[in-house]
Amino acid sequence: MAMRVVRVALTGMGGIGSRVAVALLERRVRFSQRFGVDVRLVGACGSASGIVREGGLTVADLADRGTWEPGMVGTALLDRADPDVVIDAGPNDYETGGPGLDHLEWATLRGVHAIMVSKSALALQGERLLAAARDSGSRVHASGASSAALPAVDFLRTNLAGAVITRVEAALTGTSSFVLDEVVRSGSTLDAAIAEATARGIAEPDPAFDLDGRDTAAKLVVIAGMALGVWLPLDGIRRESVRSVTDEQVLAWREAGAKAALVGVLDRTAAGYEASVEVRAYGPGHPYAAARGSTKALMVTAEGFGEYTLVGGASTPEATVAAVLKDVEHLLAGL
Ligand SMILES: NC(=O)C1=CN([C@@H]2O[C@H](COP(=O)(O)OP(=O)(O)OC[C@H]3O[C@@H](n4cnc5c(N)ncnc54)[C@H](OP(=O)(O)O)[C@@H]3O)[C@@H](O)[C@H]2O)C=CC1
Ligand SMILES: N[C@@H](CC=O)C(=O)O
Repeated sequence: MAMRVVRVALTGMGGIGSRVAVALLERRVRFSQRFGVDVRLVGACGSASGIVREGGLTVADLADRGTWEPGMVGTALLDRADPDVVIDAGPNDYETGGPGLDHLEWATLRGVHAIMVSKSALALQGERLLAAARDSGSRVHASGASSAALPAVDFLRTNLAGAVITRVEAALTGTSSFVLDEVVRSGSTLDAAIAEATARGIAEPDPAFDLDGRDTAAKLVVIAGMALGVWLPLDGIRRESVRSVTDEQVLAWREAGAKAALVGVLDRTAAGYEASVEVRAYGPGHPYAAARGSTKALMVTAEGFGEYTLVGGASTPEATVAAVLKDVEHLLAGL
């Protein structure tokens, strides 16, 4: 009997998208053995051109952008590729939602499943888009959009299903953790640390989004929305910046052996959930204190369950790809 074909289209072929594309091709044998499906990457596009191949793209197709069709992007690419799953790894735009908004809308109106790596569509319009997904039967996974290799949504939604979450405090932006670590522990300048985060492929195209808490706030919105069903207005989240840290604070944290991080905080109050982004320092003895570089952390308090600290999921392009593939596996397991 022929295997069921699962058609995948990938929008956004930059540092993350191009790696995801290759990783999907490399996992095809595993997908067929584990899930009994033939996963084909049938379409891919960047900002200006795209390619659709009914039988599935090859590594050579991905590498040779000269063969891609100009203008074959966005919903035109999706219409032509007719995918069962859309993976969006395009840019963020916190005013418009970015191209990912059109792509997620296209998917959720058609019962097509989606895996979001970009954040701004869900951060701005997540409630509406997930309602559309529920109506059409499309499933949306967003590890990449929420904290990548730190499995925040999965942990809250699956492992703590049904729990009343009273507090979440989470270092969700690897770049901010990395920069603070470099400045506090290694004595780097802020500019040198930012340049290194960019060179490692983890900073946003404009690192201000990492440093000034926009990235953390967006991830917090996606986590609260997808795991707790609470959609917070992104612009209502008070944000502190890594750039507000003083030399005195740096010295004090260094002497105390503390780990500084920009964290998203979600507190359950009588009036509902309150969210903020704050710079915090964790002294020796705290489970997060020994973490280095872009390592993230999720601290959760849940009624009945107690407290958890999950440390890991350092931001690297490879870790983000691994998180996207996890989402693919979750989708395939449920097909
Ligand atoms: N880097 C990381 O560690 C992580 C990144 N993310 C998120 O993943 C996304 C991609 O990040 P990254 O790969 O690093 O960024 P890049 O800037 O390397 O890649 C962005 C890609 O999006 C493409 N693009 C721009 N506009 C469109 C459009 N309208 N339609 C389709 N594609 C478009 C660009 O195309 P072109 O090539 O033509 O310029 C480019 O290839 C971002 O949203 C980021 O926040 C999430 C988790 C971790
Ligand atoms: N800029 C982000 C990348 C992924 O979301 C980070 O530093 O974690």
